[in-house]
Amino acid sequence: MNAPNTATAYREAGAEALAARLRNAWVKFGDFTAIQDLSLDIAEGEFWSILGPSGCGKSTLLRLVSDLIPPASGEVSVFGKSTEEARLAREFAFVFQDASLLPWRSALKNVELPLEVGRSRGIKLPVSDKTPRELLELVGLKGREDALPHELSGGMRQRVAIARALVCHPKLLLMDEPFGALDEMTRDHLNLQLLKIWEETGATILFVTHSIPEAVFLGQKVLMLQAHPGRLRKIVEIDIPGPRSIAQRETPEFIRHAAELRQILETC
Ligand SMILES: Nc1ncnc2c1ncn2[C@@H]1O[C@H](COP(=O)(O)OP(=O)(O)OP(=O)(O)O)[C@@H](O)[C@H]1O
Repeated sequence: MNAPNTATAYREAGAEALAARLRNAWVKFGDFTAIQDLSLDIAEGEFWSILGPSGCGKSTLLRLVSDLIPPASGEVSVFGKSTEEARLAREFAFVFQDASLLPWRSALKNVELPLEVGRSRGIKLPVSDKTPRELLELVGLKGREDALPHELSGGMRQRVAIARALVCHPKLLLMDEPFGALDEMTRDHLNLQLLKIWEETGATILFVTHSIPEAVFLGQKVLMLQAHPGRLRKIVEIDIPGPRSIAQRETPEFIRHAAELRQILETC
């Protein structure tokens, strides 16, 4: 059987494999406990929002999964591999709040950068079945390939960063408040585009946000962490059918979910 290639297909196939698995994971910085005894099963193709008060360990969790920091104890695996093996195999990619583009390279040249770096180091990388140009089109930037970062808006720069993250065909996309600095209209637009990208690529997405509406709108599940020390508060399943539209934010289900999350956050 061919591998399923959309998020829907992954769900239909029952996806036994886990994109990320944590078992009793702890993260410590010296004596300080940033994450306490966290166990999670994140299935392939799922979209998880991550929500919680400042300092509860949201970014630390992404850094743990992406092999930037080791667990003090417990286990973390990504697609059944160690986080280091998954990193070397380019199983995941990161998108941060700041697009971090190279200012002297065009949008297209920024998207091509990971491929160039791989080639120059003689590393055989997984490659998206879309060309860098097609990825820019996927994020709505057709016609802006030659623009330099300073000629693009903040939202456009973030879209270039997303296209760059997709160029090595990551199976897992780790997004740390990627739209946090954008105005509400741009954020809505990028939320819709991200859901389309998720459907088209079949990637698993872990998406950190401070916004309750964004968490509900995007996530199939919302991982709620609480602080001091950072630990699991609750996993909330969002039973709003897809494909999602901005209009669904007015529906009773959406409002009910948002109210539930707000109530939990107030006691985190
Ligand atoms: N390298 C580090 N050294 C020491 N403490 C750290 C380090 N990185 C994070 N921390 C601490 O770990 C805790 C969790 O940090 P983290 O950045 O994961 O929180 P967060 O939930 O992402 O916060 P925010 O919502 O404000 O971005 C914080 O108290 C932070 O100060």
